[in-house]
Amino acid sequence: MTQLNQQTCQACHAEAPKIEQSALAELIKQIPDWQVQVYQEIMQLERTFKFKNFKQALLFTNQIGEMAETEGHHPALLTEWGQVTVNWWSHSIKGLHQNDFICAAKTDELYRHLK
Ligand SMILES: C[C@H](O)[C@H](O)[C@H]1CNC2=NC(N)=NC(=O)C2=N1
Repeated sequence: MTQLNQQTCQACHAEAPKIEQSALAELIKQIPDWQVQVYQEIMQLERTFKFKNFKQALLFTNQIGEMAETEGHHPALLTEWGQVTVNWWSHSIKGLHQNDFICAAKTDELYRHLK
């Protein structure tokens, strides 16, 4: 399988398939620092990234924003002093799509480079 961070997001529509439970277990192995959370019955990928101050957290937030615009797939971002919490899910299918795993892997990649 091609590594997630080498893939690009595909246009997602309401009829696009959600990730199967079996596939989820395999995909999560590639992004072990992410947790699957359910908010209002919608499965999401969530990770909190740590920084030494607000400025670094904001820089990272903006880098994720650039990547999201390139991919055409957008996260929820909570920027605080010393940390950024990122949530990925697909609004159109109200759940997890391959795109979310790709973007989570790309978020990890951005963090590795910033550190
Ligand atoms: C038209 C546009 O591509 C769509 O509205 C995209 C934008 N970004 C998106 N981001 C996320 N996370 N889920 C979506 O369903 C979604 N849809």
